[in-house]
Amino acid sequence: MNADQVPAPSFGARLAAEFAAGRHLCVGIDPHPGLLAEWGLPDSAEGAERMGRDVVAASAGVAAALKPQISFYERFGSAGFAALERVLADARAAGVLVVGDVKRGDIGSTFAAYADAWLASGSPLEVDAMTVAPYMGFETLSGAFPYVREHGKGLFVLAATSNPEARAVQTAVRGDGQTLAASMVAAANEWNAREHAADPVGSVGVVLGATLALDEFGIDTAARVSPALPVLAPGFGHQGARIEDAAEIFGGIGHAVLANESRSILGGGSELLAGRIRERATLIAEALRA
Ligand SMILES: O=c1ccn([C@@H]2O[C@H](COP(=O)(O)O)[C@@H](O)[C@H]2O)c(=O)[nH]1
Repeated sequence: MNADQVPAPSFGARLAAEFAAGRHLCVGIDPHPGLLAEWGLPDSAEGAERMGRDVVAASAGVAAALKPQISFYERFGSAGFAALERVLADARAAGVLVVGDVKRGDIGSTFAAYADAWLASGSPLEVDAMTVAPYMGFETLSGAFPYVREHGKGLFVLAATSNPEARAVQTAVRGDGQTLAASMVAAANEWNAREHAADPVGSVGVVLGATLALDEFGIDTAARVSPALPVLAPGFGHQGARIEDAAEIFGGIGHAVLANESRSILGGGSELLAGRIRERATLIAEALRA
């Protein structure tokens, strides 16, 4: 960066602005074949693009973020990626934060290439934040850290995921007595405190399923940290957690929650989309305000 260039606001600062405006909803873009059929769209890259672009248009100014699930575009190969690129371009133009649900993880040098693909400025697949799988070691994620530190990007590290199969792995206890899930929360908090101490909200967050009893994963929701830990919370709606219960589920860390719903918003056809987004956005805002 040249001396006269203004540094990009951090991802955490951009999230904090969304929260301050009362926006906590993250709308999932998951073009399942069944949902495409309900919308009268073909199960093709074109259908997935139409759904994605309609979700962007209906979410701007209402939702805090969008979360495209990459697998539903990847299944169409290069046509799917081209479709996704146009969805992402719409989101950038609309100014909505995008969390790419890509769940990438690998040895450090390979992971760095994933970070280039999803976080580099001007990349066709550029998003604001990506989900990452840290189970090859938290430090394997370091190829993404320059994007987070200097270019306003964010990460959501899988810690305690919403699927029932996760429990056996993520509640496993390490030599230092921490569960694997809690160790990812601690690593994210340490990174934020070390690198972005002045921000109200960190740029490295965690994925915590809304379907879980978080204390059973060794996660203390009463612990106040600075910067606040951003939490991407899937599991509301179709998976059973109620968005109205968000404050109870997340306790003291609820003020930095991005509550995701995908199928429960997208189901029933495109006519219901805008109303469902507004309804869920209001419910989560009220739940967390209370
Ligand atoms: O722990 C996790 C991590 C990611 N997901 C993803 O979120 C959405 C949830 O979709 P719903 O239709 O609201 O159930 C989906 O893309 C998952 O892959 C998750 O569910 N749990």
